[in-house]
Amino acid sequence: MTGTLLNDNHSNYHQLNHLPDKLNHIDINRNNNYLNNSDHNHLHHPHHPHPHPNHHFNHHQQSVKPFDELPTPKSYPIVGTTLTLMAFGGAAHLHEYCDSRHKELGPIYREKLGPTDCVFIADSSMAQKVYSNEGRFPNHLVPEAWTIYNEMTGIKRGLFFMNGPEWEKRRKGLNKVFLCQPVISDYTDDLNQVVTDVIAKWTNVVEENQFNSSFKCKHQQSGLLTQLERELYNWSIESLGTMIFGRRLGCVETSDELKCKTNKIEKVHLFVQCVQQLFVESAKMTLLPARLAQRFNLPVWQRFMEAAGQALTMARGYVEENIAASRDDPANGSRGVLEMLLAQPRIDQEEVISIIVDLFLAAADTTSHATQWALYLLSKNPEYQQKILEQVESVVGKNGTVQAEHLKHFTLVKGVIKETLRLYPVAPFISRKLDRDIVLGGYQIPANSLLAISLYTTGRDEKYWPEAKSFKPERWVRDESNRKIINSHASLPFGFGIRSCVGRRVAEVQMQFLLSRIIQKFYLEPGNAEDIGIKLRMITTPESPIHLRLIKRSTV
Ligand code: HEM
Repeated sequence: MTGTLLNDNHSNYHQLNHLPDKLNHIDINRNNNYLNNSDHNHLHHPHHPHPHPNHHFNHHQQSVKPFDELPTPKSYPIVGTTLTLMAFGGAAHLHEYCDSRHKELGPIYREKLGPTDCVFIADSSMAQKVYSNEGRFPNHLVPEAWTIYNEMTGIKRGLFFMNGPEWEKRRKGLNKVFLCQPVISDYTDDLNQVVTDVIAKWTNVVEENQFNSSFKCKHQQSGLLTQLERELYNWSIESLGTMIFGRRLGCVETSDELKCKTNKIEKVHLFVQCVQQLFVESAKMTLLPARLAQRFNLPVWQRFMEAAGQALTMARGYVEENIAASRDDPANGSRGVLEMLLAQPRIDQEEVISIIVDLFLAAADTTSHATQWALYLLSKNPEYQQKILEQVESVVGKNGTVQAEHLKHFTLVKGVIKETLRLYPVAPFISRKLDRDIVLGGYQIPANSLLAISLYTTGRDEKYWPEAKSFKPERWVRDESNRKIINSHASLPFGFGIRSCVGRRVAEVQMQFLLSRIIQKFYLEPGNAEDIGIKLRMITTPESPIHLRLIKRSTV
C-alpha cells in the first residue's frame, strides 16, 4: 500500500523547532478566528483584569450562559456523585464514566469528582479553542498527591512539574534535543539496534516456550510471549537510556555473556514495579483529597510515599551511575544527549538529573503501553499484519533490513499507531488551567477553571470517526481512495501546542521500528481467550495481562 499520512500535526509546529513532516496546512493557526460563533465571545471576568486580546463584543454576547448553568450531573449531599462513579468501577473506569456523562449531558459539562471540580470537554472545536488560549506558559493539573510529595520532600522535579518562565526555559532546551529531527536522526540506528535485540530475545523466548511445551499442551503454549508488558518496559527504558547516555544499559539482554556482565535487569524490573505501583496509588487518590490521606497517613498515602520514594531514588541512582559511566568512557558517553542537556545555559547537574529522572518516568509507561495496545490490536486484526508486511517488503524487499530512511514509507504502520492511540489514548484526559476567561460551547468559563479534554470520548465518537469502534488504520492514510481530511483535534494522544509531549518523536520512531520489524519477523495471534478491557492507572492500561502468540514467519 502506498500513500501519505494524514494529520501528522498534533504538535504546534509553529512553535517547535525543526520538526520534519510539516503537514500543518490543514491545521489551526492559533491566532486565527476559526471557531463557531458562540465561541468567539470573550467576556471580561471580574477576577481577571486582562481580557484576551481577541476580546470583542458582538451580538452573540447575550447568548453566553454563566458558568453556573453548565450541565452538571445529579449529585447527593456529602457523597456527591461518588457512588455513581463507584458503580462504574471507580477511578480505574473514569474514562467510561465520563464517556457516559458526555452522552447524558453533552460535549461540555461540569462535575466535582472527589476534591476536584472539573469541566469536561468532548468536542474538537472546543479543544481547539482551549489550546489556542493556553498562553505562553500553559498550565496543566499535577495530581495533588504529587504536589504534596514534592513539597514534603523538597525534591526538585522535571519538566512536567515546572511552570511559567522556568518551564519555558527548560522546555525550549529539551525541544532542541527531543523534537529536533537532525538530533533524532543521530540516534535512529541505536533505537533500531535495540529493536534488533528485542527481536532476538523474543525469538529465544518463544522458541524456549515451544520446546518446554512440546510434552505438555503444545497448542496452548507454543510461541506464547506472556511477559509482554515487562518486555516492552525494558525496550522503552533501554531505548531512552541509549539515547540519553549514548551507551547500552543492558535492560534487553541479548546473550548470556551480556546477562553475566550486568545485574541491571533486576534493578530495572524493580524500578518498573515501583513506577507501576506509583501510578496505581496516585490513581486511587483521584477521588480522595490527597491532603486528607496524607494528614491521616492512610495506607494509600503510605504506599504512594513508599513507591514514589523508591522509584525516584532508583531512577536517580540509575541516572547518576550512567552519568558517571559516560564520563569515565568519554569516547562512548559523548554520543548521548546528556552532554547537550548539561550544556544548557544556567543548568547544574542536579537539575539535569531531575529532568532525566522524570523523562524516564514519562517515557517508560507511555510508549510501552501504546505499543502493547498496538500489538494487541494487530493480533486481533491479522489482515493488517498482511498489509503491513506487503508495505514493508515493497520498501525493503523480502527479508530486507529496515533502516531509518525506510520509515517515512511505512504509512500503514504510522496509521496503526494513530489508530491505536485514537482508541486507547495513553492519557485519556488532557488537562489545562487557562490564565484567561473564555467561552466554551456557549458557556462563560472563568480563568483558572480546571478543564479536561476527554480524549477517550472524542476518539470513539461517530461524529468524527465513521465506524468509530472499529480498528481501521487506513483511515489515516491518504491515497487515491481516501482524500478525506481528518478532524485533527478529535484525537490528540500527544496533546497539542507548546506543552504537548516532548517525547513524541522519539516514541514514534521507536514504535515504527518495533512494529514494522515484529510484523516482518512474526505472525501475531492473540494469546488471551477474552477481549481485554481498559483499566486506568493514571494511564490507559490493560485490565488483565495481554499475552501474544508469536509464530515465526518462515514457519507460517
Ligand atoms: C506513545 C508514547 C507517549 C504518549 C502517548 C505521550 C503522551 C503525552 C501527553 C498526552 C502529554 C501531555 C500533553 C499536553 O498536556 O498537551 C505528554 C507530556 C509529556 N511527555 Fe509524553 N507521551 C509519550 C511518550 C513520551 C516519551 C518517550 C517521553 C520522554 C522522552 C515523554 C515525555 C513527556 C514529558 C516530559 C511531558 C511533559 C511536557 C511538558 O510539561 O512540557 N513522553 N505526553
